[in-house]
Amino acid sequence: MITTPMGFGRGRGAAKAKPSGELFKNIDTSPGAGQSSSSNSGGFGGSGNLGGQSNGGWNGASSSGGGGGSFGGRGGSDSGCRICHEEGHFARECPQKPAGGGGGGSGCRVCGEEGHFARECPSKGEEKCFRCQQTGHRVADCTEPDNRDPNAPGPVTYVPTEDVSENALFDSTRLTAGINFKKYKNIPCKVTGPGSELVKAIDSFAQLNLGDQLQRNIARSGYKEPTPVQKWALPIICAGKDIMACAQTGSGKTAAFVLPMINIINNSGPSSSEFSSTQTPDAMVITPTRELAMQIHKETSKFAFSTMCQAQLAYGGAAVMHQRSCIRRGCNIVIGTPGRLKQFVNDGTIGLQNIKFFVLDEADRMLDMGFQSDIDFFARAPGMPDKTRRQTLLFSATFPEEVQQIAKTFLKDNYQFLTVGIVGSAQTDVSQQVLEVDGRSKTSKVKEVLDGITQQKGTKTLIFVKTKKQADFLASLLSQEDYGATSIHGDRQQREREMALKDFRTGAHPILVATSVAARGLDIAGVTHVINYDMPDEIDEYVHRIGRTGRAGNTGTSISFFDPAQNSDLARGLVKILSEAQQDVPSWLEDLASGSSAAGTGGWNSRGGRGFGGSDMRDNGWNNNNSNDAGWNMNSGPASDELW
Ligand SMILES: Nc1ncnc2c1ncn2[C@@H]1O[C@H](COP(=O)(O)OP(=O)(O)OP(=O)(O)O)[C@@H](O)[C@H]1O
Repeated sequence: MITTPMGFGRGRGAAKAKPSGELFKNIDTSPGAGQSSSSNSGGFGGSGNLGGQSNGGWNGASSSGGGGGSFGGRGGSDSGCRICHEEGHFARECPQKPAGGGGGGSGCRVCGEEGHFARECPSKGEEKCFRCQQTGHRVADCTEPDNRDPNAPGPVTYVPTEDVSENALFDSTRLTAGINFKKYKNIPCKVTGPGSELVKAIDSFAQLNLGDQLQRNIARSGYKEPTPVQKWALPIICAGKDIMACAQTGSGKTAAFVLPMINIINNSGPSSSEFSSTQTPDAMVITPTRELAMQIHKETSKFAFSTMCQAQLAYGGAAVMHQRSCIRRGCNIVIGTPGRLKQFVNDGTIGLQNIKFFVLDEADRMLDMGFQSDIDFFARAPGMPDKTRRQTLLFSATFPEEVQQIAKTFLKDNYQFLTVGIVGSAQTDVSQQVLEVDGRSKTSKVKEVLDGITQQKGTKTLIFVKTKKQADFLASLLSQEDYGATSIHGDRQQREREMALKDFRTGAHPILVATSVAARGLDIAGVTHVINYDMPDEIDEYVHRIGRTGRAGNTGTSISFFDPAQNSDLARGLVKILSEAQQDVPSWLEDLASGSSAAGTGGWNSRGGRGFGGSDMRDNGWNNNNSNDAGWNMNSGPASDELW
């Protein structure tokens, strides 16, 4: 069994960097001590093992501490129900449970979810028997045989404690523009597509007539002037056009699509009414990960603060009922991951008939093989306006041509292709180092590198590994050696994922070991270093990973362990990315790149056109009449008030 760092961190309430390793050393990791296990990540009753091992789902429902502890805490070898001491069920299902709940769990007695009492439950009056799921009786009176699979995962009951208060939204610990922010002005931009010659960039947010409250919220967010992607994308979207926008990581793409949506929704009057069982939002934003959905939700709620526009969330791993009741309170912009969004469309919680904006953040990821069928689902879902009757907005730092081909089918023919800098290139504010490290030396090397990093004060390091197991393993190992580490990956419960991220954000754990789940979009203040312990399979993924540092004009460092035996396919792509960002290219890597066959090049031949992300595939020559070259020609005149 691999002991996850979350087990000790949460169970003891530890929140210190180095000392957490101390705690880890002292904790009793024997079965029954209540730590979580990497293989024990199912939902309620997921492991079916009640014998004192932590079951995350159970803890999730019964202890605000999460992780380990609470189940084991009720008595080591006692594997039965806490109330009647019989095996085979949990306390909350116990036939002997006194009426009125109080079983000790923090979940509601009616629906089992956290975050409210039974008297406030939206499902009150529809109480279902836990065994047969019929209303009108309780499990104690059920006459049906108990055919439930004891190993089946139970319902997700976790209700995240997202703080969207005014103070939290305009949090002073947020990421602020860094010393190189002003340099953004020099980044060349280009718009292509029919009518693009008419697009005029804005110089200030005020030029957009965004309305007083939205303007105030922008100012309170510390945005003094728009970034290049905002300068060009905002007028394009406000003019009603579809867009495919490619700009470097950390360059402000979120506000580029969120601000015009809020403005247009506020101006036209939101379509969805409060307290309706089916909400018909004006906008749907789809992201590849839950944490990114939450982040965009927070950003949207911040900009929409005190306006008519309300944003709601829909992502997996958190209680359905909770999200549904939030959505029913009013939802103009729904932000989420494909699975839960689909569920809400299918069960009628969300109707798509009023969608004006269909947004894919990390669009190249959303349109690759993994998610494409989900996106197809939404585009063809009953009621969804076809592409000529909605605006489709696609944003990413990378846009391979093959993805553009697919994207085209979702966009109007006259969509605008916006590129900021070289398409698909890395952020130049990240100093990139590539070290030749073979597989066996990685562990000692990472400690050596971390020793150097942690000598500096206030660092935060994100370490990427290939597998979920490895993430747990490395985080545990580092914790044991007094590096304050935690982990995030797809096998962790949502509560644990969010806690790991929170601990990393606050610096309680200054090292986060992650799979690629954390590669895209996450905007965490103060990430100084990214380590690629394992290289990603794709060069585009490398660009996104290292982009977790060096954001909004701040500087950062990436250190990549390149194992020639494993990663030679990436050599040419990496050399290109390093060169484009004016970074030193190690001679051994250059040799490897020039020697590697043209066929097996992850990211070289697979990317057509100019630059790795490809150019606008409608315009590989970069010189047709439908292009607005203002950005490439730095002497071109300033933007006028005229948006179109
Ligand atoms: N005009 C601005 N002025 C100051 N800060 C800004 C501005 N626009 C965005 N930011 C800040 O820059 C950071 C990065 O923005 P954002 O997360 O939108 O980047 P992104 O381009 O979407 O990155 P990624 O490609 O990694 O998803 C955020 O902290 C955001 O608040």
